[in-house]
Parts: sequence; C-alpha cells; structure tokens
Amino acid sequence: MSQTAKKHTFQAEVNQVLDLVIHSLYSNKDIFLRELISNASDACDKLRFEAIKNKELNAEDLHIKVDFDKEAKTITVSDNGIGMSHDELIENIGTIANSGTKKYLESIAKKDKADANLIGQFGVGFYASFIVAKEVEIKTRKAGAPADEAWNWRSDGKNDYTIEPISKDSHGTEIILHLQDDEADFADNHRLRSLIKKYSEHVAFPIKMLEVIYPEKDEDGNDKPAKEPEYEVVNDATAMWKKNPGDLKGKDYQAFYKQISNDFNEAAFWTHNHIEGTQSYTNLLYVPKKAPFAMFQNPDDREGLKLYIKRVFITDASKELLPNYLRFVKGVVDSNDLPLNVSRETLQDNPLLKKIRSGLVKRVLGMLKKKTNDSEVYGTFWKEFGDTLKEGVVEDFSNREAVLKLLRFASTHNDDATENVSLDDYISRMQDKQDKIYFITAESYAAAKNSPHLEKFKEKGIEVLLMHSRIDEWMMGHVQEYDGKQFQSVAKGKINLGDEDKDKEDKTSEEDKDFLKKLSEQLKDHVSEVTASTRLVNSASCLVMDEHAMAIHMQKLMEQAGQAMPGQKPALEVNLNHPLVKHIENMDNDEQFKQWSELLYEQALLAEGGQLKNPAEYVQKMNQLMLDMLG
Ligand SMILES: Nc1ncnc2c1ncn2[C@@H]1O[C@H](COP(=O)(O)OP(=O)(O)OP(=O)(O)O)[C@@H](O)[C@H]1O
Repeated sequence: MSQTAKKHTFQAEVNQVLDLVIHSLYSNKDIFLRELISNASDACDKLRFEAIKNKELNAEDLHIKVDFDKEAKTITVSDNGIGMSHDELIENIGTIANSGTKKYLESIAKKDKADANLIGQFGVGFYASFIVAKEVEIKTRKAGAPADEAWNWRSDGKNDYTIEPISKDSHGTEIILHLQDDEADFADNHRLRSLIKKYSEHVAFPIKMLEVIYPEKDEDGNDKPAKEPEYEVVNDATAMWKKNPGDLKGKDYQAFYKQISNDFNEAAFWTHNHIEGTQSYTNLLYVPKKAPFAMFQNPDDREGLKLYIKRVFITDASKELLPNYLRFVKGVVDSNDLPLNVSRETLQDNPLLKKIRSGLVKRVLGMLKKKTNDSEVYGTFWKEFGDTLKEGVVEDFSNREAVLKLLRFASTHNDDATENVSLDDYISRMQDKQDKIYFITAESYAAAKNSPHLEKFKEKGIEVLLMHSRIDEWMMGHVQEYDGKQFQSVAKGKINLGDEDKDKEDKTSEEDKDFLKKLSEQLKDHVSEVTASTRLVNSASCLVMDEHAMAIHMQKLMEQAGQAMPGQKPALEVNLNHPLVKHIENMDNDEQFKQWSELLYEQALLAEGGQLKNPAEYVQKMNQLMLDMLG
C-alpha cells in the first residue's frame, strides 16, 4: 500500500454479498461485464441529466469503452459519465444502501444455497467483478471536479479496500479487473465482443472496442506497415424503444428486458407503442415470467419502470407511472412533452404525467386482456401475479370492471383447484332464474370446496366460485357487482334459491320454532340466533355471517395477528331434516340437550375453518357421546 492510500473496511453486509455473489453466481460468470456496462450506462445517463441543469458540465459524446490486455490479464471498462467523489466511492461501493438486499440476505441466511435468480434482482452489480477478478481497481473523477481530484480504489474483495488520490485526465470512471489466473480467457477480443452483443446490444450509449488489425501484404507480398487501431462501436447503441416495433424481433425485446430488469428469466410478454395525440410518448412495458422476490414484502420498494424525456433518462418512476397493483410491470416510458427540468418531487403532481399514467394503465390492462386468449400464458401469469392484480379491484375504481374481467377463480364447475374461470364464463353458465354471482371465501381450496354452505347449490347445479386466497375476503368486501349482477357470498346473509325454499322457510312448524328458540337460548354465548337452514342438504348445521361481517377464517387470521375482533357473532343454521338434529329436537334430558347442541355449534365452527376455544373439552364431549351410544 502506498503512503497516500488509506485503508477502509467494507460494511459487514458487503462482505456477505461478496461472498454470496462469488459462490452463487459462479455458473453465471459472464454477467460481470453486463453489470459493469450497465453501471457505466447509468453513469452516462446521470451526467446527461445533470448537464441539463448545470451548463458547466460536458455531456457530449457519452460512451463506454471496453479494453483488455492478454499479457497483463486485465479487462478495463471505462465511461465518461458522472464519476464519483471520494465520499460517493465509500457510500456506493463500500456500503449497501438497498433495503431489499438486506432483507434478501436475512431471508437466505437460513438456507444453505442462495438462488442466483434472486441475487440478480438486488443490484449486486459491481461486486460481480469479483467472480472473475482477484483484484479490482476503480479510477474515478466526478464530472465538474478538477483533474487532481480523482481517486483510485483497490480491493481484492476480502474485508477491506484502499482509496488513494490520483490525477485523471477526464471525468468518468474506469474499472480495471485483474483477472484470476483461470479466468484469463476473458481477456479476449472475440469473447468480449460476443458478451457485449449478447447482453448489452441495446444499451443506449455506444460501447467501443479497438478494431482488430489483421496484417496486410502489399502488391509485392511484403508486410504493410500496421495502422493504428481505432475504436469502433460494437453494439446497436440506439434507444431501442424509439424503434419501430415492426423492425424488432422477440430476441431484441428479450435482450433489452434483461438489460433493464435485473431478471435472469425472460419476460413473459410485452407491449410496445408509440402514442401520438394530445400526449405523445413511447412505452415499452414488460410483464415478467416470475414475481420478483421482494414484490409482496414492500410494495413501495419497487423499481424497473424508467422514465425518459426525449431519450434522457430522468428517474425510475414505477410508483408515479403505474398504480401499486401493476407493480410487476417493468420497462421504459419516454415522453416528448414533459419538461426536462421536472424533478422527482414534482413528478407526482404533474398533470401531463397523470394523463400518461392513465394511458399506461389502459395499455397494461389491454395487453393482459389480449393474453387471456392464450390459456397457458395467462395461466402462468395468473399464478404469479393474480393476487397482485386483485388489489386493483379495490384500488382502481375507474378501471374496476376491466380488472374484474381479468380475474380467474376456482369454481364448483371444475374438479380441481385450477383458477381459470372468469366472471364472464360464470355468467354464461348462470341458470335461467339466477340473478346473482355466488361465491365462497375460505382458508383453502379444500375448505371452500367442501363447505356445507355449498350443499344446496350443488343439489341445484348452481355454480359457486371458490375463493381461497387471503386477499379475496378483503376484495369481495369492496365490490358489489359485475356486469349488473350482484355478488353474493353463500356463507353470508339469507340465501334464497327460489320459491320452494321460501315456502319451506314460511312453513316452519310451531314445534320447530320452539326447538329453534330453545337452541338459541342454549347457544346464546356463541351465536346471534339459530334458524332453520335453507342451504343445507347433508350437513346438520352451519354458521352464517351477517351480509357485511368478515368471514370466520379471516376473523381467526386477524385475531392471530393481534387484532381484536369484537362483537361479530354468527348465526347458526340447522338442517331440520337431519337425523342428528331431529334426535336433539326429541331429547328431554337437559344435560344431553346442552352437550349435543354445543356439538352442533362446534362442528359448524370447525367446518368453517374456525378455532375451538377449548379443543380438549370438545374431544372429551365427543368421546362421552360415543360411549353413551355404545353403552
Ligand atoms: N461506472 C460508474 N460510474 C459512476 N458510479 C458508479 C459506477 N459504477 C457503480 N457506481 C456507483 O456505485 C453504486 C453501486 O453499484 P452496483 O452496481 O453495486 O449497484 P447498482 O448499480 O446501484 O444496482 P444495480 O446493479 O441493480 O443497478 C451505483 O449505484 C453507482 O452509484
């Protein structure tokens, strides 16, 4: 270490990331170059943006260079972008600011193997260098700083790094990889060019490499003096999204997706449009194949939708450009009309941006609608993002109908848990006199499918949607109808499936009424009332919540989460035709009546996914009754 070099220690998390990257990404070594070029491109974007406000800065001829030295076993990636100050070097390279990365580290701490697909999502970027390098140097000078205010950072990727002042001719950053001996093959013209083509073709700045000069002979067969090689552009270097969609192929879109998304998987599908009119802008929006790791942890931690104004990168504006329930969308939006000096803070209130946002929502919903024609593709999408999309039913009132159209459910029409029934499918199968869309929410598919509440519906051949995702109960609490048809939970409120049932209800005999009263009195601590059921066929009893109350399995979840759920007693419905109920009705021993009627309630609660206050007592009671029967 030279006298002027100062030693620093990596933040503990950096060490963890380094370790992970080196051990988990070794089968994906190639990506180091993509990561370095991507950082260089970001640095060029940043300078171009800064130069709009600060006329002193020079953002001409922004480019990236890739050089190599076979003998010295080095690769150098340099840019003339924004560069870094001394403090920025420490902050950006020596610490980890991304909260997602920290959470990720915590989550994998318990597993033995990290998932390489996930690591990529957390901006391990620069650290990927250490997969192939034994030592990395960064020479950097911040744009606007004098030549002697530049820095040389060095590290072997183990615990610490040094920073030393140097002098640097031009602003920007130079990353020098001193390759490990067995990775020296990367320092090769062909190999580097093909990696650039593969991963960085659509970076919007020119990536340059020195041309290869082959020895030439003159007319007499003598070697011509070799000319000095010049830099030539290796990639396409245009803003891909500005191109005509007709000129682009699937592989171009996929390559660009990987470049902007940090996703190791390909995109599932995309929509690319040049929009002209009161607002003129371009959008290229992708739906990933797999949900990113952090998506459900914190919807505010989202990125991947970039805002450009006239090809100048402004900011990652996922939150400003699309509502939360479409947070899985990644891509680029490039506006021709927004002012270049717009700041992130003022972005949200900008009326032009609001218009773009509502246009984008329509585009995404339109793209999804189209994809519903391909059941396989849509099925995969639904598995990954269906629950996220459901948030839109509550969040986005103006597009509620369009979002509802995109939802898919399991249903009694099918024999398995596959969620592939749309509300339109359901309506097309509704019976002649049926005017409601019936559904049930439960803890699991099995609980929904086997719920006693469905018995009458099964008997009558009326389809019921089986909802078993946690979000369903919340969503259905916010939506009343679709296509003019009311939603009705089969587990809540009164069910009236036709005149026959109504008649039955009216014809409850005086004896039965007395029995129901007696039961109500007996069970008053648990239920609001006991009534004759119109929905049971085979089961003896079921619990029914009030139309607007929360389902029992959800109440349980809320209680587990420490939320008190006061005063929401269900009603108990009993099947007066059931032998067990008849048996209780004819019972004259008060103690037995108490025990049996409590069982009636407890069984209904269990069937509902509810939790018994005292399970041991229940078991004892059951055993006693069985013994009584044997005796
Ligand atoms: N060539 C560069 N010029 C200027 N700053 C850079 C350069 N390379 C890296 N940095 C700075 O270092 C930070 C950390 O880089 P790193 O690649 O580790 O993560 P990231 O780029 O923030 O995340 P991601 O790779 O997911 O985009 C960057 O955010 C940037 O501020």
